Amino acid sequence: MGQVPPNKSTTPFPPSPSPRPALSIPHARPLVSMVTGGGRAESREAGGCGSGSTSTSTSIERSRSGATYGVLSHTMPSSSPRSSPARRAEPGPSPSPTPSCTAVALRSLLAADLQASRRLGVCAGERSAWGSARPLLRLLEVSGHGVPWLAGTLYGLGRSESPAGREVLLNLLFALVLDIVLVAVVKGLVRRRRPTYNKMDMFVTISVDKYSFPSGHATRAAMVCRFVLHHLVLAIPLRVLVVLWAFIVGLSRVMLGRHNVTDVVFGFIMGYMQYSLVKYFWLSPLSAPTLFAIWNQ
Ligand SMILES: CC(C)=CCC/C(C)=C/CC/C(C)=C/COP(=O)(O)O
Repeated sequence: MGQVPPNKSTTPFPPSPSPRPALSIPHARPLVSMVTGGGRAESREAGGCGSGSTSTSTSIERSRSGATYGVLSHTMPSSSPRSSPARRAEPGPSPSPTPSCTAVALRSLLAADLQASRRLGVCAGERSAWGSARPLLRLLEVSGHGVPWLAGTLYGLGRSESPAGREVLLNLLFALVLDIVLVAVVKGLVRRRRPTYNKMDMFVTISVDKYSFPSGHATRAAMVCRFVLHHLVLAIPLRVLVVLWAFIVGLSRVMLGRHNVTDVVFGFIMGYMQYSLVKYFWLSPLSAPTLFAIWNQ
């Protein structure tokens, strides 16, 4: 029944396997809590997020394949065997500390995230509900990938004959490299696993790409979108297309089962802010004369 691979991460994201079901319901499937490091997500407090006479548990239910897809909540009266003196006297692990309201809210958000992501992952496999659209979404995946963007920018730089064009392309190159570095750093720190139903058949990945938070496609799409809108003079329909492209690239990450919704939402925010960084450190013949001198040789 639903064994989940062990979780080594110390981050709040990946749920860990519970050594025993959180609830003892006959015929119930195993329940795995959102608490980092395993155990129950349980709140026992007077006022605040819990209540004095009851204990509230929030648990994520896992399917046989190990994928998290549901949330169960239950309320137990204080007279339940678990809180009886005899039970308390038993030797065993010390009770987990009372989680704060923020922790409970975060857990609920993550549970909703997992559930929504699973529902939206309609192209996660060939045999998924919208499996026939998978090739199209994989094309979108390539359109937001780092390799074509880096290759295209380098090619443009090599061909560009106008100083203004070169300046914009050099900054785009800087933006793309900055994006890869920042995403790798955050992925390496957070180490959130990709959804269990994701097929690792992605176009060119680097080591940290086994992690999913944030979506590198979403950061790149948002950053490039802002960059293009600021530096290219485009007719309104084209500007709308650029924004749509960025949005669809992000959505397609969830539909392909590559990411959870929060990976993409955070990716969009991070990409948006990355462009602000690029604008702040804009490379120009004035701010980086040596770089431009080398390039112009
Ligand atoms: C020069 C150099 C280090 C190029 C690396 C380009 C590269 C392989 C970027 C990674 C792109 C990628 C697979 C990002 C993952 O996107 P997610 O949306 O799945 O996070």
